[in-house]
Amino acid sequence: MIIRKLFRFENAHVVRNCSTRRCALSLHGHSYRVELLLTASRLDNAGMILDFGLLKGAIKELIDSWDHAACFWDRDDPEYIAFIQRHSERWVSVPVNPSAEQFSRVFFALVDAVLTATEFGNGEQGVSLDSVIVHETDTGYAQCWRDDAFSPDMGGPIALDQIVFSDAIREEWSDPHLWARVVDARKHGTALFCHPLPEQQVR
Ligand SMILES: Nc1nc2c(c(=O)[nH]1)N=C([C@H](O)[C@H](O)COP(=O)(O)OP(=O)(O)OP(=O)(O)O)CN2
Repeated sequence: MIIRKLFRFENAHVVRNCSTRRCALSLHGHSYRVELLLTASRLDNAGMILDFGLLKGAIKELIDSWDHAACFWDRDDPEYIAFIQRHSERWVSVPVNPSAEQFSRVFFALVDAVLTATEFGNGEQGVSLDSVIVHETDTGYAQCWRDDAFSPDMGGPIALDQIVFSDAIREEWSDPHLWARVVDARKHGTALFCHPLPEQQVR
């Protein structure tokens, strides 16, 4: 079975080397919608794959980091990067050209890192991220499955430690070191988040 949770944010970018001139050479924005599709073959104590509410902690906070921000490829022209950093306090630097396709790979890697660093305590079993859909417009989206997220033909695994959030974004997090901790947990295979059983259970 698959469950789906939708997140939204507004973000600006330029997608270099793109065939469309408007897209390649002009800063422009999109109202993004990101769908997370999670799969499991068993249900938890509440008859769920995973409580939607549990996706509204670190995962929501990290996806919301893209909201009202400018995103740039870290290999873009240094003058352009410096301009964005000077004039927009919310920015995200990514190690890939920020197309819908690469965004779907970035969000797959990001969400997968949080989920694998989370211990669930309500009988959830074998929950995994099936795919991530990034809608750039009402008419265009990209969907990333696990193979795509790590595919050498698409640039290899996303280097999580090369996703950089500006200070203004990090200051809004419940923990300003949230992303560094997720990256570290991913690297060492350690648990970072824990969702214990609710205190009041219906027996
Ligand atoms: N495969 C992709 N194609 C394009 C991407 C992309 O990420 N992946 N991105 C762009 C631009 O960012 C562009 O702003 C969006 O393109 P498009 O869908 O053509 O946008 P419109 O607003 O013109 O959409 P309509 O609904 O067709 O009016 C370009 N291509």
